[in-house]
Amino acid sequence: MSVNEIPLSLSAEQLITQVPGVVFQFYRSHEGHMAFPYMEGGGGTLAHIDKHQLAHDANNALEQLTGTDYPKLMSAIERSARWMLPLTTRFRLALPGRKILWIAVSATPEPTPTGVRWHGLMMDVSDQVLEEQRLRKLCNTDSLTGLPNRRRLMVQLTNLASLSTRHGTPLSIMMLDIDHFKRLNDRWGHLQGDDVLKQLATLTQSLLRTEDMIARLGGEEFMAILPLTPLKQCHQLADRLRQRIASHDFGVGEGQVTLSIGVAEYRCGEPLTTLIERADQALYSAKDVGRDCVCLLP
Ligand SMILES: Nc1nc2c(ncn2[C@@H]2O[C@H](COP(=O)(O)OP(=O)(O)OP(=O)(O)O)[C@@H](O)[C@H]2O)c(=O)[nH]1
Repeated sequence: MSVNEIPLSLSAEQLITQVPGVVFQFYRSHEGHMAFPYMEGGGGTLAHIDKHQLAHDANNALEQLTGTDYPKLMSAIERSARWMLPLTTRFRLALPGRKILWIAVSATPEPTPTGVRWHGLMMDVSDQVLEEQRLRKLCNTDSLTGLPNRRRLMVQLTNLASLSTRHGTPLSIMMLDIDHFKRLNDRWGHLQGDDVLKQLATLTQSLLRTEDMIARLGGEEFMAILPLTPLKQCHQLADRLRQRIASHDFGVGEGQVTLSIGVAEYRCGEPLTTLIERADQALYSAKDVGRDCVCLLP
């Protein structure tokens, strides 16, 4: 028997109930009234949904969407309706029992005399979204310390620098480097060195504000970004941090782990490389004058 001759065992209606997604028709009138005249499939996904209600009125149900999902979905619908472009977006659907599903929507618009009608499919993509989130976190995190890495830090610094330029608010950074870390590794071993890095990450993070960010740039070098903080305040904070580290016992004896820190303040509109270069130079000065201290350049 050729493939063409294999008989269809299901009608289209039966087939839709087996599809791993919800096949729907969505309608929005020119006045903004919304409804799902047709909704089928998706296995158990629709079990708790009142299809009858949605067939008449979907406005209320859509307004219940989580967080910013409602305005995001509405603007996707608006864009699709205005330009007759395919509607593709994602939103979160809260199920009874606090479980949240990520739903991906893909639909084609069609103008009608009274509004726009879409024909489309909604799929549960929760597993994919969780995997994307896991990979994104992996890309942005230093695996040893769990701190943000250089890539994540640069994104944050770019955003904060543009806010600082726009609003004229202060922004400072600290470049931190452990002193004689090679000596520590040589004496106590690499594993103990790793443990010092991890403890240092936890301790410094606990000493900063939640809106600050500290990242591991690599090796024994870290950088902190302090929004809304002028240089003088950043210098004081850096010195408090330095003292706290110097008096902490990391398991290798008190005073055995010290930090040299260079601080710099963002100058409105300057390239970030220039800001980082200034903090780096300040860090070199701190190393030059004997380590375990904080320096800034004039
Ligand atoms: N344990 C451990 N050591 C690391 C890691 N990354 C880099 N290092 C070590 O850090 C040391 C850095 O040495 P140097 O660059 O000479 O700096 P230092 O000994 O701290 O000297 P100063 O910075 O001048 O005070 C090297 O021995 C690296 O092997 C890491 O992830 N774990």
